[in-house]
Amino acid sequence: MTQLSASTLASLAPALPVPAYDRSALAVGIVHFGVGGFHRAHQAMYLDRLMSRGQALDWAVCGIGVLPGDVAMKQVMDHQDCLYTLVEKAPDGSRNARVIGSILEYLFAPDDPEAVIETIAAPGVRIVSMTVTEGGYFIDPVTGQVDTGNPAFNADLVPGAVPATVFGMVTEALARRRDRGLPGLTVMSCDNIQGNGDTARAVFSAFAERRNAALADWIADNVTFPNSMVDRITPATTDADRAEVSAELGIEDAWPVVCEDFEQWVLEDSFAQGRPAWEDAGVQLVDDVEPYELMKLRLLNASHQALCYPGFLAGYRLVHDVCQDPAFARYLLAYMEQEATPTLRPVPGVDLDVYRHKLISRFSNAAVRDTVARLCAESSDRIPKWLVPVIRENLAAGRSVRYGAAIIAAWARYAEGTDEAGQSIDVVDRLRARVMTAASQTREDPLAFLRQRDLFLDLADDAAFVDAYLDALGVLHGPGAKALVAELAA
Ligand SMILES: NC(=O)c1ccc[n+]([C@@H]2O[C@H](COP(=O)([O-])OP(=O)(O)OC[C@H]3O[C@@H](n4cnc5c(N)ncnc54)[C@H](O)[C@@H]3O)[C@@H](O)[C@H]2O)c1
Ligand SMILES: O=P(O)(O)OC[C@@H](O)[C@@H](O)[C@H](O)[C@H](O)CO
Repeated sequence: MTQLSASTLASLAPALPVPAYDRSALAVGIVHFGVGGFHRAHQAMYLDRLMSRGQALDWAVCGIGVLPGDVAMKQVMDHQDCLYTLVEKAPDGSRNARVIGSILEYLFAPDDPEAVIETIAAPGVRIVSMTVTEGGYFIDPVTGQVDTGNPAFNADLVPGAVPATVFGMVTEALARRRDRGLPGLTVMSCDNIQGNGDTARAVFSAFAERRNAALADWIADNVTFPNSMVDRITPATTDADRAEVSAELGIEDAWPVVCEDFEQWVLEDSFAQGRPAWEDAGVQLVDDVEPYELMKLRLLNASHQALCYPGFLAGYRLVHDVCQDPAFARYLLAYMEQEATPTLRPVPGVDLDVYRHKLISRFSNAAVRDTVARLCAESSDRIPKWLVPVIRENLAAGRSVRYGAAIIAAWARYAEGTDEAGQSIDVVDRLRARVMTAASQTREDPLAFLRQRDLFLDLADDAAFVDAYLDALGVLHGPGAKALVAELAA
């Protein structure tokens, strides 16, 4: 067994593809916040692909961990010289593994925020990218407005405070760049948020305005915020993944990444200080990302929400098991066709029917072993962003909201905290206590869950929506989730 590190790389090849480029000649050009599974399966993989062709050698990544839990990633990255194994798994069971070398450094911000700020302020850094989850943006999930009352946001605005958030650290670095006569840079959000670049711009602007109006003006003139659509299903790494990498590849890797073989990245070409030649690695550079974002968030991510709550209640724990149930597959296709697709704009070069069916086949990929629990987490950050807009658009146009109402009812039933076999559910949500309390009231007061107006706005006042919601909740409280899915699949 070989421990993965820079000194053992050569011994792993050719059995396992490893970086053939000279990592000691790389220079950091990108600082990335939120080095989780997705960044390592997606952006870092695209960069590694370019580096393997001799390109983008001055665009290596310095990863940053901000939350206390990121100390685990820091330890692994230090131990493995930031190297890790990426295992892409196809539905037919075939797999493609290689060692990724595009991340060059990793800093744990709580240990040394000053080092993070100075790294971003360095002249060679031209992009700050981020995958800090939908909840990481200080944005009210329903109104889309910046939540300027957030304590962490305000703590970073206290004069003399050492910044602890992404927004505080990057803004301080931008202030130093301005004061040193250095150019601005690009802030590239890669989170699953519609208008992710616009959202990042709104939060940075709100933060900078409160700090210093002249700095806010400088940021407006010198920093760009491209929107993007990012796609690759990447479950959290499990011990079984570690054991498989060790048994099949003969290496000790404390944090490999396993993902599907599909990849997509559609990106607005708006970079303040240049960019890697992403297009040479398969990225689609476009003028308007919105049609792609809407397609992905409302078909893929909202379908994940559609499948996870009834799937979990019915006893499924793996996503492919849910999607290999023909009734669930028909229900998902019906949601996509009847309620999501009418809200989309034409998507250049995409046949939406092919896209929808491809999603069912991606969800059915048994090799990836994506968990239903992963999709059920942080619903309060997901449903308002991905599904509520679809429902509201359909209501405004007088179209059906039967599926949208059923998905919210299934979340309510899930948040009651026990599945249909009586097993308790670990509800993972930043609003856990409140959503569980509201859900527990629905048997006596069926609209209790829906009256959480910060999540659902005025849906509780809409008669058409309420009718569909109560119908679905009644089935969930009676014959159960499979009966509801069968009804909606018919
Ligand atoms: N996993 C996927 O299939 C997938 C696919 C497309 C897009 N994404 C996007 O990437 C995001 C991350 O997914 P992942 O699978 O890498 O998750 P992950 O849990 O592996 O990593 C998330 C990272 O974000 C950091 N983070 C969370 N909240 C933060 C905050 N408030 N401030 C700073 N850092 C914060 C965490 O510390 C961690 O490093 C998703 O939320 C989504 O927006 C994920
Ligand atoms: O990671 P999140 O929180 O954005 O959402 C959960 C999943 O829907 C998501 O991770 C998908 O797997 C991903 O968006 C596929 O590209």
